[in-house]
Amino acid sequence: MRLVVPVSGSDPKTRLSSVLRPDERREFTEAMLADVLDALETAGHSPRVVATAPVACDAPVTVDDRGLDSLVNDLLAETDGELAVVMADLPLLTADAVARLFAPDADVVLAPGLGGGTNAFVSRHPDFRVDYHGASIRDHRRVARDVGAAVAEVDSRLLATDVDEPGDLAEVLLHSDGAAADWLRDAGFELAVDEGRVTVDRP
Ligand SMILES: Nc1nc2c(ncn2[C@@H]2O[C@H](COP(=O)(O)OP(=O)(O)OP(=O)(O)O)[C@@H](O)[C@H]2O)c(=O)[nH]1
Ligand SMILES: C[C@H](OP(=O)(O)O)C(=O)O
Repeated sequence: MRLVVPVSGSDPKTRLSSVLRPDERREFTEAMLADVLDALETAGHSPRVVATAPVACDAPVTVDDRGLDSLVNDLLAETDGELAVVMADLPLLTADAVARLFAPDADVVLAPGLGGGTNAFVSRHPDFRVDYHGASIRDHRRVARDVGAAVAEVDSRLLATDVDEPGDLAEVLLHSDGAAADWLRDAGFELAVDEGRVTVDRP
């Protein structure tokens, strides 16, 4: 089984530009990556990182500037057997959530992300392919159906919570004590709870 974690190391998390400088976005990306790798390795897996530019982490890294769809579809085409792809921006991920991704006996297992993305998948079908971005979970359900794959989905908040927008940072401080949460606290971020609204402040 091949398990790959793709990372945009070049100019990551541009949707966080309003709250993080470019160097901070790279550091935060590496902190989230550390949390993802920790969960995968604790679950007994040996992930490989494929990054568009060098990133610091405790796993083997291949630098490859292919776009996400090209990279993952090439991996699918060349993998004989099971391929899993887990995104690098899932700081709430735990070993138990990882186990749930691999548990279903299906040709394709999809982990939907908040906002309609696809935060992780496992493919055991030779013809499954990806089409990321733009509510990709809908595309991946369709592709799996069109190739006749038996599909399962994992309903997991810990797998579904990817950090894209500034509003997502509150989830990290609310629910994690990992590297990404530590990085945010060290950078001066704190939760701001105002009646029903929970946001983050950086005084
Ligand atoms: N290897 C590789 N990984 C990518 C690429 N684009 C995105 N990723 C990774 O795929 C995951 C989901 O992508 P996004 O949420 O769009 O991440 P991003 O591109 O850093 O964020 P934005 O700049 O805000 O779109 C993240 O873990 C990214 O690091 C790519 O072209 N190549
Ligand atoms: C890669 C992409 O991430 P998003 O832009 O949805 O966070 C997706 O999951 O399709």
